[in-house]
Amino acid sequence: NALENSKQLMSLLKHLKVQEQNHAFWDTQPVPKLDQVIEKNGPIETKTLDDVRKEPLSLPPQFEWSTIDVNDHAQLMDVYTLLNENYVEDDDNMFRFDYSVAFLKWALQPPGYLKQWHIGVRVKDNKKMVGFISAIPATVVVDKTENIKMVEINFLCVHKKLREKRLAPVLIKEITRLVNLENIWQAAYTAGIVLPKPVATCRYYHRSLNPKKLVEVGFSQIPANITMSLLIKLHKVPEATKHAFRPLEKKDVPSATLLVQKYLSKYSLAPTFDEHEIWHWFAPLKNVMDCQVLTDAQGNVTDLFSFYTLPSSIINHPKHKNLKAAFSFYNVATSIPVAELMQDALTVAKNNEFDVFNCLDIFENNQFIKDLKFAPGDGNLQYYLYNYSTPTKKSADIGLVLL
Ligand SMILES: CCCCCCCCCCCCCC(=O)SCCNC(=O)CCNC(=O)[C@H](O)C(C)(C)COP(=O)(O)OP(=O)(O)OC[C@H]1O[C@@H](n2cnc3c(N)ncnc32)[C@H](O)[C@@H]1OP(=O)(O)O
Ligand SMILES: CNCCCN(C)c1ncc(F)c(N2CC(C(=O)NCc3cnc4ccccn34)C2)n1
Repeated sequence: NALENSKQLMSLLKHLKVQEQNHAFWDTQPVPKLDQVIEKNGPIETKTLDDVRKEPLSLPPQFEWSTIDVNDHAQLMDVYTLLNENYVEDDDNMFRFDYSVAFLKWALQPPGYLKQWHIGVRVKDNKKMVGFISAIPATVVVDKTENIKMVEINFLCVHKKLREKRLAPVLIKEITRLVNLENIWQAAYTAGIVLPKPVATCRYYHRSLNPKKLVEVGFSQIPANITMSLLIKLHKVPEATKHAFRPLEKKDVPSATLLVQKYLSKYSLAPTFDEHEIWHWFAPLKNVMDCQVLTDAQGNVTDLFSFYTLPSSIINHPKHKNLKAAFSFYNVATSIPVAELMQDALTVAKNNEFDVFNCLDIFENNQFIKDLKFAPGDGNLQYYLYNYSTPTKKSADIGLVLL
């Protein structure tokens, strides 16, 4: 048990290292400390509009703030290019997310969006975009009781050449200021890194749909002593769905809204969606959003699956330039088992040329992850709330998906 002891020692040291970290920026923010134990729910600080700075945070002299109008194609292209070249990569720098232009427009313009919450940083001389952060409005329910008007923060990005110059805290403080000016004091966000203080730590799972390509690009390894042809056979999915799924239509929105609302109310961290939001987030949109439903004899939606399209650039690969990934969004099964719902989602994804289908271990996803041959990924996704204390949640308590 020497091995056991050393393992325990290693995990203790890791834990201490995390505790030891000093967060020069985050320790000044209304978020719980990493070693804080939280008993009850509530805002961490309360401020009024009088406390909010009226003028923008100051940037280093060579940069300027630039509110991005995502209806202006040139400005939207600037955001696309900044993220395509500088956004999230895996730990081995083999892949980088390639959120599409259509995806970004969809993600940034839900009902009630504000264009002043799409914040860019440009170099004064040549107007090159070197930084971005966004907020969109959302109502989030915490522990099934508190309905909180919040924002969801996403697409924080600083150009690779300007990293570790403390620009991120300036972007975060500026978006906080502009959200506070609208009398909103809480936010939800996710990240692949540990910060003060995760509400939940979730894991990614991947279901190979094109195992040959995934092995070729290094996304997955071929397991020892099995051949590629056997690997392909093991990952075959039915060519047709088992159930009569069809794309969501506008006429489905009233019943789909009731179905999704009822389902999400079971979770300890979940959004509420009104009919406008349901149509925005779930309306099928090519290369962005797939959503299919089953209905009963009265035409009411009884089952729904949805996934979003998030390709990754494959960095410096001779043969493959992109990985086409589907990310599970919101899924509700009431007339069929959830494993059959998701099996049909895999079939639709495979038929649409996706290479991999990703999901987190949130919702009741653990009920199908094994049976449908998902494999655990190397990435964790940490969920956070800004200016709101709540006891840590298990992944299965989470009912919120950020893009
Ligand atoms: C009420 C309204 C409130 C609204 C705001 C709510 C909060 C929103 C919070 C944002 C939610 C974003 C959600 C998403 O979009 S998650 C995706 C984030 N984007 C990427 O990972 C893309 C690639 N990376 C980059 O572009 C840069 O590395 C970024 C911009 C991420 C950091 O730039 P850089 O590497 O050049 O570092 P720095 O010297 O400027 O700054 C260092 C400080 O920044 C802290 N840091 C590093 N990464 C993150 C991160 N992902 N969330 C929060 N904080 C982060 C770090 O702990 C340190 O603080 P402290 O440890 O010393 O204290
Ligand atoms: C704020 N928004 C959070 C969502 C951003 N999302 C989707 C994200 N944040 C951190 C991750 F760890 C992650 N993972 C999906 C899993 C995965 O697919 N890993 C292999 C891989 C393929 N391509 C890439 C690109 C970047 C990172 C890993 N990649 C890990 N996803």
